[in-house]
Amino acid sequence: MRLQSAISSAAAMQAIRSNLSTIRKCGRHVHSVASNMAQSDALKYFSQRDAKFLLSAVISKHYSHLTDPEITFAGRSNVGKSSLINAVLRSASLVKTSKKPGHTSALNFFSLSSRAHPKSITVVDMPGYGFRSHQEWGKFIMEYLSTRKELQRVFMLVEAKVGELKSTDESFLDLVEQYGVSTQIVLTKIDKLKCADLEKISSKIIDAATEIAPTAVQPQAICCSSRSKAGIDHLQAEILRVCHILPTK
Ligand SMILES: Nc1nc2c(ncn2[C@@H]2O[C@H](COP(=O)(O)OP(=O)(O)OP(=O)(O)O)[C@@H](O)[C@H]2O)c(=O)[nH]1
Ligand SMILES: [Mg+2]
Repeated sequence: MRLQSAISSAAAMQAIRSNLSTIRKCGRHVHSVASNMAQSDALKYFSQRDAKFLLSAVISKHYSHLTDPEITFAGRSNVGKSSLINAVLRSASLVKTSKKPGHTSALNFFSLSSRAHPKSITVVDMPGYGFRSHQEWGKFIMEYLSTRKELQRVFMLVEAKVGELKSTDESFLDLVEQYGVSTQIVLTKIDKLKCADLEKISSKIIDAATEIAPTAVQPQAICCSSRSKAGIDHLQAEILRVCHILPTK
């Protein structure tokens, strides 16, 4: 369905220009490349968005009534999940962030809707793995990953500067492969890194992740910075695609 045009085309063109410049600077293949049209539609959706906190869940009964298409942000503690959700939702503080690892301890559900489209999306912030014990983190999250029918994709965050998968990332990839959950790697905090290094790191991490989870992992990483906002438009377009608000490529 076409989105209604309610924002100026100048703003859309500006977004496309900034996207093209990010691609030129940081290497085309590291991004999930959205067509210019998809990105301008995504910009319209997000510029008219409404984002709300829904609930914190510690058992599945808390979220089972939510039926919109859902995406989830996962990753080690402190990798930047909550900050990235704020950047995607264009919110300064809807999701609580912290310098201290282990800040998010439940599954936090947010609703994303837009005046530009009738469909809403549920966005989930997952507690970080690698801080609390696997057992403490594990049971509830495993139940979520293995049973959540609404889940369209997990965005698995890896801090770009770390440059490799840690053992907790590998365990998480084992889980998504086992449960058949479509998963896309997102390299975070790319403002801390030189662009030339980013291409190498991205290929290395995608290769390692694909080896562990060949059917679950998408072949392209998305590179983002919540601080500089680089790559956020790509991630937004991808979210709309996996939730069937924009056509898939
Ligand atoms: N330089 C830089 N710092 C970032 C970026 N994103 C997040 N941070 C910082 O990283 C720290 C952790 O961010 P959070 O978003 O709370 O991380 P989290 O993954 O949600 O952490 P937990 O909830 O503890 O698992 C905070 O100090 C943020 O300011 C980024 O893009 N660039
Ligand atoms: Mg958090």
